[in-house]
Amino acid sequence: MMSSENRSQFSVSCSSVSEKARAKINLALHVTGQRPDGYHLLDMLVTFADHGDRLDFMRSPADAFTLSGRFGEVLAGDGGTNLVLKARDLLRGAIGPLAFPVSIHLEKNLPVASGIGGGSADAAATLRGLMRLWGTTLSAETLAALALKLGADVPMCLESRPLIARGIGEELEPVPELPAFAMVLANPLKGVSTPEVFRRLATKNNPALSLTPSRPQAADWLAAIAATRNDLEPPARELVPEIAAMAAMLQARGALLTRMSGSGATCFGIFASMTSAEDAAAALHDARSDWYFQATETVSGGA
Ligand SMILES: C[C@](O)(CO)[C@H](O)COP(=O)(O)OP(=O)(O)OC[C@H]1O[C@@H](n2ccc(N)nc2=O)[C@H](O)[C@@H]1O
Ligand SMILES: Nc1ncnc2c1ncn2[C@@H]1O[C@H](COP(=O)(O)OP(=O)(O)OP(=O)(O)O)[C@@H](O)[C@H]1O
Repeated sequence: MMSSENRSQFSVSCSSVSEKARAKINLALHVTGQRPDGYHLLDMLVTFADHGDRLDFMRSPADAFTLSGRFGEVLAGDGGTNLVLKARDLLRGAIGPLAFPVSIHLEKNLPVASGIGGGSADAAATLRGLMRLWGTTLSAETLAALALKLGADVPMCLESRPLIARGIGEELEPVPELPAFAMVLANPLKGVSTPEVFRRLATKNNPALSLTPSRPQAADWLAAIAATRNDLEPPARELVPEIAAMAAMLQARGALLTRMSGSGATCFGIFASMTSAEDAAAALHDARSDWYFQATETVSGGA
């Protein structure tokens, strides 16, 4: 039985759907406090990349889950703990018996435990994809609560557009003025534990983000972002010395701004154009073929 508080609405379901799970980029992340349950209060400017994972959902006689992609192998032996399966089960619990068995394929292109929210983006894409496949929509509040249960980054990944996020990531405000950026993502393929980085924070009551999100030009936004921080970068740099090396490599290749995303270790460099970002990513790959470098454009707020 569907509970009335879920207020599901059913429409025509399809036999297969695909969803993109875009990498999440924390352009700024200020830690402004801590809740009694230990979670940290954050003030963030977030955007999303064109690059990401891909999920395919298909009606099937029984539930199934398969993986491919550069980083699929990393998650292959996780014994059913994948966030995609958690998202499937949570959504099925909310909508009831009309949620027929489904085969899900995850093409894992994003490095795991890397600060760009790959697992959260996959969970959000699963919620979006299965709502389409099962032909249902939940009320905005029910869906937001479900997403937050899966992780602090999942509500913003559901939106996958430029946002200011506050609280632990559940208070979302769109930033339609944010332009697209040409970007290179860099990761040394060393996973970072998010709780461990938070534990190492020296100060937890830093000033809130001060941005005026009405600046029309990319250069103005760059200057505004340069005046902000990622407060998780100093503790992450203690854990992963390669972060300093990656930031220096991105700068040497012409990045206008470099910073770490989330709890790391992925760093991003913003470039003047996609051509310069692609050239930089190719040169960086030649220098360190054992690391991950990806040129990508971020989505614009007006898109
Ligand atoms: C750092 C960010 O990536 C910024 O976007 C996110 O806040 C992390 O989001 P996430 O990976 O979805 O995190 P969760 O899976 O919800 O939390 C993992 C762990 O990180 C710590 N954590 C996370 C978020 C937060 N605001 N404060 C915390 O202290 C908690 O120990 C938590 O148990
Ligand atoms: N689909 C998935 N993709 C990636 N990691 C997953 C997935 N499902 C479960 N996980 C687990 O979740 C943990 C965090 O992985 P994820 O790649 O989302 O981290 P992250 O990029 O640091 O996220 P965030 O930026 O939200 O902190 C890993 O330890 C991983 O084993």
